[in-house]
Amino acid sequence: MLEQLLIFTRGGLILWTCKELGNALKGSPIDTLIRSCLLEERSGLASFNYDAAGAGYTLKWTFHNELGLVFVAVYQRILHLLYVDDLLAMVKREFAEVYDPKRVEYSDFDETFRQLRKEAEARAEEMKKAKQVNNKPVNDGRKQGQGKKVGGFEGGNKNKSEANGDADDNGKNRKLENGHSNGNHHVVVEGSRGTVVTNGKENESSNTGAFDVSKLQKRRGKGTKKTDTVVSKGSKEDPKKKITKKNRVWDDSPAAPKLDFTDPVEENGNENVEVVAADQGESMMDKEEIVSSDSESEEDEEGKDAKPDTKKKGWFSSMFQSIAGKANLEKADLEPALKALKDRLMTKNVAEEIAEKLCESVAASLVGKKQASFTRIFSTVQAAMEEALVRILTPRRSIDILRDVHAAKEQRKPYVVVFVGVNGVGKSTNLAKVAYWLLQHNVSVMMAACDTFRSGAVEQLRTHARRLQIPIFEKGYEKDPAVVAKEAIQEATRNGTDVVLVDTAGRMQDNEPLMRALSKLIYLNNPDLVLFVGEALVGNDAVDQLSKFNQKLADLSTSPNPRLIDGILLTKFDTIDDKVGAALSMVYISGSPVMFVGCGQSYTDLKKLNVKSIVKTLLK
Ligand SMILES: Nc1nc2c(ncn2[C@@H]2O[C@H](COP(=O)(O)OP(=O)(O)OP(=O)(O)O)[C@@H](O)[C@H]2O)c(=O)[nH]1
Repeated sequence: MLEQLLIFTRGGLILWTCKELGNALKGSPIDTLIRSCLLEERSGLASFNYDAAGAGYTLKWTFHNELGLVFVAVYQRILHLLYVDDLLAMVKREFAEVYDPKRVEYSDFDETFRQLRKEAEARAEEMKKAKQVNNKPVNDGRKQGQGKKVGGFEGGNKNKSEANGDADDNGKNRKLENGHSNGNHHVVVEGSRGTVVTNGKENESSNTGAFDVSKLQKRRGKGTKKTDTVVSKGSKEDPKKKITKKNRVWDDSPAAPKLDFTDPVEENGNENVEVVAADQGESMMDKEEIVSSDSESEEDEEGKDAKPDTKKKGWFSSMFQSIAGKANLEKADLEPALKALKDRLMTKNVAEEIAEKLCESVAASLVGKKQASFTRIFSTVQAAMEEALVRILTPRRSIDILRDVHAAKEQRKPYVVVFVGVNGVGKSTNLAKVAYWLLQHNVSVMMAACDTFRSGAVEQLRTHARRLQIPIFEKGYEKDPAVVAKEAIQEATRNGTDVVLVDTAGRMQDNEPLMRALSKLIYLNNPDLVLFVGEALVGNDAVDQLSKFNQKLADLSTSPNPRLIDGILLTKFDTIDDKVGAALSMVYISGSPVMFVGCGQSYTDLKKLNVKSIVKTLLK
């Protein structure tokens, strides 16, 4: 089975991987391929075997030079998949059609790939069947790839040349129609009567996959030893190519030294590569200049501020250096990914301003940073964003209320919590939930009815108190809430109640008289916790609410050290599906942690925020 197929740019940005196939590759075959093969100018190999971590993978690849794209297929070596080269060529062709340098997401390619894979598998299957059928009557070693069976060779060559055209078009894009693709399919079937032809075809096209680098390597043009037997077979089948090879002139050409990119020591160790390259035949040579000029222009492009030793490297060396940790990330590299993340955060109800600021911050943390390894930029940005979100949402100080309650108790003081927020967000209801939670922890509680403004508020709280069977301190309406709270705390101190929960009137953040009253209540009573109750439903308004509450508490306080909001109780979490952005917006804007989450209308519907799951949801 195919283990994975990846499409990435020369900059190391993985544009697409097959989700269906999953991400569970053993070890790091792609890293190893790049470091041990492509960076080492061994791209001309037919394939690369990866055996670390007990993997047993074979990797095959092809390049789209003009677009700067690399296509790599990974499969279990034991399976001898026949369709991989075919599939890679088709994927390259189809992906080139949809590729846009500004895009980072290609999930729409999933379906195309599924289709291409089916086609390639079907072709391979037919090829296998045809082979079986043809082998029966013929059963003749000569006909199994000795080159006399013209149809077989025509088919094989035709297929190869199309694969070549496809693989090495360098963006000159010899587009094959869909129908043509099917035609090609028949040619392959006809041309694959013998196993050797099939093998030859397979390996030739895999070399074709690494076409351009092979040509570079061929320019080294020295070795002729063959250790890759399958490739040797392929080369034997086409004597014409050998004739052409004899006419090579590039060994002495002035361009040759320029293209000899590897260290002499390494070159000695790379005989196989040279052999494979030399065996590519004339079609390789035809394109040599294109590759040379490509490589030069690439180097020119990249080499403006490159060091001299970098310039000496080949196209693929410089190409993959960026992946292998030599390239610094630039803002422009990050922008598409940041934009995608910003949009994603906003769809989760994160206030736009916060999403924007977060992206700026993530960009600042990444610009100039080296890519540590072969990593998709989107993943790098997402990982940085994930870290930032976890950092933001993780409380910077202890929010262990029970421990603080016990500490206050030891000082013979009640622990006082004031619930504040705009109208109707669920202050009273969630105050009652907190009371219930404290009761569950054997903490004695008293409610203080300090919403002396809205009619019905005292009765509402009384109902909760009665249900929960806890005392309530109330003085009716039109009393100064700050004074009512003070008296409640005095009462709790007298009778040894552990916690006083102070309900306050809902108020709009711009209502200055009510904000002044709240500031007074807080200043006069110096509560242990000022809890902002906010709805999880809010989007951009979350920022306005919280920033103004804090601003007013600071501006309107008579204290030189005004108390601000200490924590957040996020209500109606049960109604928001995955739009959990308010949690982030509120924490970001206030710097205060989410201490409780209300997720229903019963007393038990109070939870702690799970930072990991919120972050996961935000980035999903
Ligand atoms: N679904 C859901 N509804 C909630 C939640 N918390 C509160 N509510 C509902 O929200 C409505 C308003 O709740 P209240 O507790 O009266 O809100 P308040 O903030 O005290 O209201 P004011 O005193 O007018 O400011 C009620 O119908 C509650 O049942 C919650 O977590 N989930």
